[in-house]
Amino acid sequence: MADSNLFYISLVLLPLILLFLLFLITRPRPIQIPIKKRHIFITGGSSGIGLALAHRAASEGARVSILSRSIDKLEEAKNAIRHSTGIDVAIFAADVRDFEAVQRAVDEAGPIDFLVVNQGVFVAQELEEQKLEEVRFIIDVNLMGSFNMIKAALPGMKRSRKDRGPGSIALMSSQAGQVGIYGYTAYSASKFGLRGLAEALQQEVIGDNIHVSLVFPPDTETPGLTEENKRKPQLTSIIAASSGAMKADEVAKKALDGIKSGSFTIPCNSEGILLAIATAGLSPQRSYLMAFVEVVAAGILRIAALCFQWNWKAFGPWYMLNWRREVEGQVMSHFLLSKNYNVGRSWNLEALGA
Ligand SMILES: NC(=O)C1=CN([C@@H]2O[C@H](COP(=O)(O)OP(=O)(O)OC[C@H]3O[C@@H](n4cnc5c(N)ncnc54)[C@H](OP(=O)(O)O)[C@@H]3O)[C@@H](O)[C@H]2O)C=CC1
Ligand SMILES: CCCCCCCCCCCCCCCC(=O)[C@@H](N)CO
Repeated sequence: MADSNLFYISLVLLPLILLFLLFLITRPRPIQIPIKKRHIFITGGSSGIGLALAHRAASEGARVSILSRSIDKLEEAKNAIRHSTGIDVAIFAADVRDFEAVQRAVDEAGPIDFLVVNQGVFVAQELEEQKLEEVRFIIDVNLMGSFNMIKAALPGMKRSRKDRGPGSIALMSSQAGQVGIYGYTAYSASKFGLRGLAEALQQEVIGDNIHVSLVFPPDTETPGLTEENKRKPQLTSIIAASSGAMKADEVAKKALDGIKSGSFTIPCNSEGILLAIATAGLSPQRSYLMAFVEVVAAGILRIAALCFQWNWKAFGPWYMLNWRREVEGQVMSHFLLSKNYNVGRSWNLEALGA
């Protein structure tokens, strides 16, 4: 009797002790970064997620600047935001790959409180098919472009912190920046790169009261996604679909809320929360409640992650049998394809060379 009482007491007590311990050790502490009347500078703000963010920030009373290449798209975005909010945003035409152009835009825009590095290009293709030129383009825009942007904005952001309170640098990653996905060698590499940049940068700028965030959206309905879908390996689409799709405005809302609360990791949907917990690694965590979930769920999610390897079939025996074998005139490329589209269940062993 006494034994079972002890059991039940410790069942409650142990989690409470863990919770209290995590409350003591999680750093940095929670904050709120006010956005009203403050300056938010959004790259890739003329389309998709960036445009939705610009809309939201404007309607929450921020001063908004957007930067991208095409002046026509910028003008269009400016008009759309004026139409729906009555507010004028500042527009800057520059390619993030051109440091001088970016620096000029930043200087002209004035002190930045929130920098959202959101521009991005994505072309899904197997590495073997993809031209190196395209790989370089993706890395240049998504990763080097982000360095250019941050290098140009950081000195001014640091200088103005004393007068203007906490600041934020947010980077738009992707769930493909938490887990490598078939067809995304270049894209995933560029987005994983942002994570290393963000983790290191957070340590360098926390003393200046600048808070770094990484946003991890799933597939999001944007002009960019429509374009990407025109030539996307079927497998890439199938795997991405396991995390569903969101609207640009839903992602913008999650992103802005996360940025304002100084969250380092910002997931956007429920699969994203699982991914964030499974890949928490050594990233900062302000919330002791989330830290608790991370600690408690780590083992179970590792098992789930290992099961995903089977599903994505990268290493199972199905892979050995099916991978790119000519089967009854079709190229059998993937277990997922055979499962979802019901091809190749009855393959011809002769064709497999058995
Ligand atoms: N849509 C999705 O499924 C997902 C998107 N993401 C990420 O979200 C971000 C935004 O994506 P999304 O809204 O879909 O993209 P869109 O293609 O709809 O918009 C991209 C924006 O970036 C700008 N841009 C592109 N290249 C450059 C450049 N070299 N210099 C400056 N600006 C540039 C574009 O304007 P212009 O062409 O005129 O330069 C445009 O404003 C990207 O980083 C993307 O990787 C993450 C997960 C999912
Ligand atoms: C252990 C728990 C696992 C939880 C489920 C994992 C599901 C992973 C799906 C990843 C989807 C990646 C979409 C990238 C979208 C994107 O960035 C492109 N559209 C280009 O913009």
